[in-house]
Amino acid sequence: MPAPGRQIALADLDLAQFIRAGDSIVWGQSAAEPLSLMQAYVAQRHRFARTCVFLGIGGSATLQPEHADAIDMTGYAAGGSHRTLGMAGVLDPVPCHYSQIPLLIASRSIAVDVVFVQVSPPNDAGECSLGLAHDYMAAAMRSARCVIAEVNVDVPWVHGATLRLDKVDAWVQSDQPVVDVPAGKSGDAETAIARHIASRIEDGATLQLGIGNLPDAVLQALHGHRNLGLHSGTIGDRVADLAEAGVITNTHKGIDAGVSVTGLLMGTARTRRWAHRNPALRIASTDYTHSARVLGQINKLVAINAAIEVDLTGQINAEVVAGQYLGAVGGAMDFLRAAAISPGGLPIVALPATARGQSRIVARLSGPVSTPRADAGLIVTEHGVADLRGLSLSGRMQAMLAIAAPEHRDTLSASARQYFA
Ligand SMILES: CC(=O)SCCNC(=O)CCNC(=O)[C@H](O)C(C)(C)COP(=O)(O)OP(=O)(O)OC[C@H]1O[C@@H](n2cnc3c(N)ncnc32)[C@H](O)[C@@H]1OP(=O)(O)O
Repeated sequence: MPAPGRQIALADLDLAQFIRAGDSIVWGQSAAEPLSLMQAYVAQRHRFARTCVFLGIGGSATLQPEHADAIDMTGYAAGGSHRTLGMAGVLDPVPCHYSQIPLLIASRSIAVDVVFVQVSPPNDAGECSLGLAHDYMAAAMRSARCVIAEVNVDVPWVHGATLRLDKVDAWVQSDQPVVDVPAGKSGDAETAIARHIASRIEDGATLQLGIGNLPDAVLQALHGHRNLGLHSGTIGDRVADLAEAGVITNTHKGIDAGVSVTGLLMGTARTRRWAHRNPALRIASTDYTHSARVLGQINKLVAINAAIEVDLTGQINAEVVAGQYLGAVGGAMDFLRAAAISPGGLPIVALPATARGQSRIVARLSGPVSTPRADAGLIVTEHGVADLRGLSLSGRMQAMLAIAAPEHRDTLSASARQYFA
């Protein structure tokens, strides 16, 4: 292996110097994807076949289903660009709570041999910032035999974890634009859902935001609020908007006074500009962002996560649509549980009442239970809010029917009698 810390020109990058057959590889998720290293890995994959990857949310379309000819693909999610892998059936998902991933990596229940990490250029002290993703990258780097860094001038220097280039096995300089993740688009349903949720959120609450269009719609509805806090697994442009508008101040959070905390930044240049050297923002590891011990110290924690479908008793599927894996267990339950016991907190799962003409409020789930009904709190559709906390099964069914799309209620009600009589 080359001497530690050596810079390698991309044209000379021979990954067979670092990767062995059978290795398991991890890289930064979403906007933190080190594009040049990924492209080299995919192009050279037959030289060290077979290797295995543990995937997070996809950033670029570099990894494609046909690359399963040399790569075994596992991961905790089929989000972002990795949806195509889930839909093609080449991704073998690992159902686990997001909070568990660092522990699973440390114990090698999830093996990590090689890490590709994208970092900012070094500061005057020679420290690069992990920039757009801390999450489980620190755990992965601790466990790996080999770490290769990709330095990109586009990556902001974000307070939190740092990495010195003399500590990695090799590094490359990339001039490719960082992956952009634009904010989600809101239709009528998302806008109505966002209004319902915003009306329940009190000033001074601390927000956690899940993945998909809905969290972004909610953020847009919060511009009239004051002194909100932010502690989340991921954030993007809409959080940057609220922070710069002075709505997010983190003054009432209970921990990390004045500082927004996240594991990932999934945004565009707008987020990267806001994040760069911003003392009011910190990226943190999953051990911190999703830890029950940490979340238990947050006041008025409002967890806002999306779902594929919810049954009439509150069981939540966030993983599978029509037999295809396109979601995750993710951090939803970590945050829902914490929000349920946070004084003034709200455990929220939101979803449009229909998709492709089908009701997403269902009598029986068509996929797995990602979050059990005992952990369901407020379920929100464009038709209203079903607060399931403390409700009996029959009470839950009534509340859930009231937020289903009106055209599906009779059928659902008949099925409910059949299944739950
Ligand atoms: C890093 C961290 O912070 S972890 C914390 C948060 N993480 C989690 O909660 C993990 C689990 N959650 C997720 O993965 C996502 O939030 C999801 C999958 C539940 C929702 O993601 P979204 O992108 O909002 O999904 P969306 O509602 O658009 O559905 C995806 C597609 O399936 C379709 N679909 C969804 N539900 C159904 C359904 N019940 N029947 C038929 N089709 C459906 C939608 O129409 C859409 O299709 P399209 O892309 O052709 O329009």
